Amino acid sequence: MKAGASQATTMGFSTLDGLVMSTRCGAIDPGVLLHLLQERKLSPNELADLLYERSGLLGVSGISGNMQTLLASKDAAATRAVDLFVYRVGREIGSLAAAIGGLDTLVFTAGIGEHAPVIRQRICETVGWLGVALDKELNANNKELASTGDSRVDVLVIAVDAERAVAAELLNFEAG
Ligand SMILES: Nc1ncnc2c1ncn2[C@@H]1O[C@H](COP(=O)(O)OP(=O)(O)O)[C@@H](O)[C@H]1O
Ligand SMILES: CC(=O)OP(=O)(O)O
Repeated sequence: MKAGASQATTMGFSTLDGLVMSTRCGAIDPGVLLHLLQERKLSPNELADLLYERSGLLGVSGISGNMQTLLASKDAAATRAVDLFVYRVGREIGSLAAAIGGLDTLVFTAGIGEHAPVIRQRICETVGWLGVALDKELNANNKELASTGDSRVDVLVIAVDAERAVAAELLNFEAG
């Protein structure tokens, strides 16, 4: 966001692009899709099911698409999926910061963003180079402002309200 307007997002034409998600793959080399269609002979429906329902954290871990379950597991495959998630979020934050010419606020929201302090902490460590400094105690207590006083970037934890945002956009659209 810049001056209140969205400048860039990780999702694209569909909800498959961008970050690795619970059961959706996120960004993937189109060559993989060609390989699955041409060499592995998947049908379009099978490919859609694989990409939407059986990929992401679930596909990588083979255990679950639920972050809470993965964090509670000692299985190396669960750790690999969590590590991938943190790595991908860190890369996307760097990319989005570049798109808007720098970062003054980082907002965590929704399922993982609001409820998984350990993931917030790990992500903030990976983007420390952008001037993000998290206060461990504020973060652990899910405080709305979770950065240290001298952090160059404010870190906020804000409850998602996607339905309200969608409704506001629709009202705007109707009015226009
Ligand atoms: N206390 C928690 N610790 C870790 N992960 C959590 C916790 N509570 C919810 N989550 C994770 O949030 C995700 C669900 O988020 P959800 O709100 O359904 O979707 P979204 O974030 O896409 O809106 C799941 O992966 C779930 O494990
Ligand atoms: C679009 C989107 O965020 O979907 P989900 O909440 O299922 O990840």
